[in-house]
Amino acid sequence: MKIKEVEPIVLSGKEGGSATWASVAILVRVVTANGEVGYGEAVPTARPLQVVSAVKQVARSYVGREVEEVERNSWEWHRQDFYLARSFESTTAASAVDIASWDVLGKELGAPVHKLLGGPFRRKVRNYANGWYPDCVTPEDFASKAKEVVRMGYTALKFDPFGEYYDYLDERGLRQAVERVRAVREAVGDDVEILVEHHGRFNPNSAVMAARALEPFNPLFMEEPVHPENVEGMRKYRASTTVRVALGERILSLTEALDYLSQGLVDFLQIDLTNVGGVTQAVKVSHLAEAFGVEMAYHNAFGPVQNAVTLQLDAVVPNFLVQESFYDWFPQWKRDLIYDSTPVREGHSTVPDSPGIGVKVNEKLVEDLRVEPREVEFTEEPKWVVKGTWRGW
Ligand SMILES: O=C(O)C(=O)C[C@H](O)[C@H](O)CO
Ligand SMILES: [Mg+2]
Repeated sequence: MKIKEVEPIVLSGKEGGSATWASVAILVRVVTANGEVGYGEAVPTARPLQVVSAVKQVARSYVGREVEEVERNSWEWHRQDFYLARSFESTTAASAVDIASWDVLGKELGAPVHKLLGGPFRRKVRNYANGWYPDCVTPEDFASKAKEVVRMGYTALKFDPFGEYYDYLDERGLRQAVERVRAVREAVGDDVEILVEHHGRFNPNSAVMAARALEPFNPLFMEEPVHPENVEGMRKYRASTTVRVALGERILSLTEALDYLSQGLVDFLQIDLTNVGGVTQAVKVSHLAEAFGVEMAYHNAFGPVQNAVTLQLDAVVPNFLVQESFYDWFPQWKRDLIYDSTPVREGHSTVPDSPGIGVKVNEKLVEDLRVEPREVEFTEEPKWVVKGTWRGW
């Protein structure tokens, strides 16, 4: 069926999220000539204005094409765009249109995306909690919030213990990170997994110092320890540490994923369906990772459409580790957007069997929450951290 319309829709509710990026969502709606509607989602954090205009540009390649031809349509955009894998805006826009196309495809065939990909390997997906620690600064702050997360049934949680440090960690910064992680480990006990987020912000020497200081607390993995473009730095980190590494949320293509996999730089791959090329490319990367013995732990920090389609991938890949979830820390309007149909229970999500990405989008709420995209205001605390954590004590 031909694609008639591709529309970016920026949403924001009165209630903010646990981070600036979490207070906005960028949906993409695809409508076909016979009126079928599918939804995708793009990355809201960086340059929302440019992302919205990139969706409008991508639309010019997709409108008029057969929505079912997801691979061909993805290839056609790659042929036209010339800079695709070097442009975050272009890849997140193309990713969102691809996700919406798979949503339409599933609805047309009356099947959830996981069935289109070979059927479920699992129907329940283990989640780790993120977004649970706004305004946490002291070790006590982190410990008390971590206990709440465990009481909710989660058996794994991620947090960034590095406060306001960037590039370089001094002794104070290292000590504060150690005290925060120690407090969380003591609060949750040895059976709950701790995942250490670095947000890709340290030079290799500081990242190595952090690995050696935090390894005694047995983190499941160290996420993005060095700047993501610093492949040499990752080599140095791997040669100097014995911790497990997770990265990938900022990988924009299959070939970029191969760079990390072929050099043995990653243990758990965290690609994000909203910027790696949607379902079409994420499936390829996941299969490539399987060949390298690397497990998937998809990045999933934005909205309910991303969360839904990511669960469809979680359901099918054999090499799956654990799924990031902000779901219980979304602003309520994000859960309402999909009729709260993918709740986390005892730290697990049940994979939906409804057609397409498995959830129905509340179209009235979409219209109620629609806003004009605007530039991101820069403050001392960067937009990519959980609010109120960019400081020490
Ligand atoms: O969820 C994660 O792993 C993050 O790193 C959250 C980031 O701040 C977010 O993706 C920024 O867009
Ligand atoms: Mg991250």
